[in-house]
Amino acid sequence: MTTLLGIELSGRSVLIVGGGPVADRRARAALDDGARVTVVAPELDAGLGGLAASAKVDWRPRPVRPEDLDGVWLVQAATDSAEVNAAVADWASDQRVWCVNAGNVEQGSARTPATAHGDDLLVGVVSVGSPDPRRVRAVRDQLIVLLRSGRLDQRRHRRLDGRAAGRERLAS
Ligand SMILES: C[C@@]1(CC(=O)O)c2cc3[nH]c(cc4nc(cc5[nH]c(cc(n2)[C@H]1CCC(=O)O)[C@@](C)(CC(=O)O)[C@@H]5CCC(=O)O)C(CC(=O)O)=C4CCC(=O)O)c(CCC(=O)O)c3CC(=O)O
Ligand SMILES: NC(=O)C1=CN([C@@H]2O[C@H](COP(=O)(O)OP(=O)(O)OC[C@H]3O[C@@H](n4cnc5c(N)ncnc54)[C@H](O)[C@@H]3O)[C@@H](O)[C@H]2O)C=CC1
Repeated sequence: MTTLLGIELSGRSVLIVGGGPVADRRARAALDDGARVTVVAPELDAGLGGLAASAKVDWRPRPVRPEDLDGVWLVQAATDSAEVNAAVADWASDQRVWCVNAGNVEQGSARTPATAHGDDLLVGVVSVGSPDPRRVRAVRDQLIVLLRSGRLDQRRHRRLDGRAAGRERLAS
């Protein structure tokens, strides 16, 4: 069964396997989250090539190997080979590393939500069971409209430092 968890990637190693547009999207998302990103792929498309040239990601220019997962918290298997993606998912499982298999959700242990930022809240949508990316994206797009409509009560119940405010009412 799928669950949602807000995980902290800042300063943690994320491995991206593949150099195409899906790998590029995942690499940029991981960088936005503050992760240390390594990309392994024999060749990179222009987008990831730019990130490698500017040293934003560390590029290993070769096919993926099991030891690439050493010390990694999360791996994105995003090659165009179902066999390679499945092998990465197997290695990840052996090493207890969370793995998104971009080509086959059943073989991975995590899936990527469509997300929306509302002020300092993050809302994520994933399918439970059978994947349907365009559906989760459509639901996310409607949530953005709702979040920005001003119709949702988003008042804080705690101080900005996250400590409980006791009996004090912050937003009355
Ligand atoms: C299971 C999952 C695994 C994972 O996490 O990667 C997965 C899997 C697959 N996606 C495929 C295709 C497409 N995915 C998108 C887009 C998104 N896909 C995303 C998530 C997920 N996609 C995961 C869970 C989804 C869920 O919970 O239901 C989003 C939300 C997040 C993100 O990727 O960042 C992002 C929108 C975010 C945004 O807009 O912000 C588009 C549209 C486009 O690209 O414009 C297409 C083409 C149209 C189509 O096919 O619908 C294929 C077939 C590939 C093939 O045919 O070869 C598979 C493989 C399979 O079905 O298993
Ligand atoms: N989850 C999602 O949102 C989506 C997922 N997909 C899936 O994502 C996968 C990748 O899609 P694209 O980026 O369009 O692919 P692509 O064909 O553009 O790129 C594939 C990349 O994998 C690399 N590669 C091949 N063998 C490798 C190996 N042994 N080790 C390391 N790298 C290797 C290639 O060098 C290339 O850079 C496909 O499985 C596709 O089905 C496709 C669209 C959306």
